[in-house]
Amino acid sequence: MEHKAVGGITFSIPDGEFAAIMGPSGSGKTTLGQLAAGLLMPETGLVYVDHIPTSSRKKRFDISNKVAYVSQFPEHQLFEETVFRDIRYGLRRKKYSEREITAKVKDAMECVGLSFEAYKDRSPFQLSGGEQRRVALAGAVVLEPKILILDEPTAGLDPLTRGKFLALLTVLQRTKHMTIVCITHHLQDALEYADRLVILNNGRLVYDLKPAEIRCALEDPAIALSPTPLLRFRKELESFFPGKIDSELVQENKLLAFLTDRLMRTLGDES
Ligand SMILES: Nc1ncnc2c1ncn2[C@@H]1O[C@H](COP(=O)(O)OP(=O)(O)OP(=O)(O)O)[C@@H](O)[C@H]1O
Repeated sequence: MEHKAVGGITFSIPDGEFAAIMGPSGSGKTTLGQLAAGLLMPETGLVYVDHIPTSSRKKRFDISNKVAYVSQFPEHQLFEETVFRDIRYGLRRKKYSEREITAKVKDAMECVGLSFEAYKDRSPFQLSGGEQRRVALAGAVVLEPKILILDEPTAGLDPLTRGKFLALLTVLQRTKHMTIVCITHHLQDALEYADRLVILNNGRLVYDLKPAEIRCALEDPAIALSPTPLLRFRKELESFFPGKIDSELVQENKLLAFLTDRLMRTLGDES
């Protein structure tokens, strides 16, 4: 029987947006990411990257200059003997001097929090999973793509490194105006960092919403999204402050600011 990984999906991501692609295992996230990167061709329909159809053979080089893809298994993307050589690999077709290449690799490494001196001569195969992810990301960032597509970039990272990595993506989005497409299973990460959540189920796009609109997806039994501790806490708060919990309060810092404000007012009333 023919199996379609994804189908009937129509959507676009504007320049400079951070979109999180979510959905249960096997729902088609990786397939969608690879279609968007031009690594897979759709059997039917069209995928455009910056107005260029990925099916255009003539423009394949242009597309590869615009998009960088970091796979779910960064260790599969690393193959050179040293971190430096691995990161500079994508620059080989560009006409940069050795000095320019070194400066760009150094910038990219620092951008992902890897010290140039400490890591440049190390073998990528002797690094931890988190370090390998950062090397793969530096290899993508060094190309200065307009669009960065990452497949579960924080899988296997400890919470601190995960937070730093996602914060780094938002820095790239803001400072370099990069469009970020991040496939993730972490709902709270998506709520914290993404501008928009695209949720797939069984190869179909079932929700395309802003973080503040997450409630309707959570209430849908057809998709397996479980509320995060923060969202459960928010629900509890709604019973204490009926009608006062803004739908925007899905990020930790906003919720804490709300609680601090309430606490200060209560303390003010008591004194
Ligand atoms: N090369 C392939 N050949 C045949 N079927 C495939 C292939 N790659 C993926 N599939 C199928 O397509 C569907 C979507 O797979 P995909 O890897 O896109 O899912 P996913 O949402 O990224 O899953 P996960 O969260 O587990 O990584 C799955 O049912 C999978 O078995």
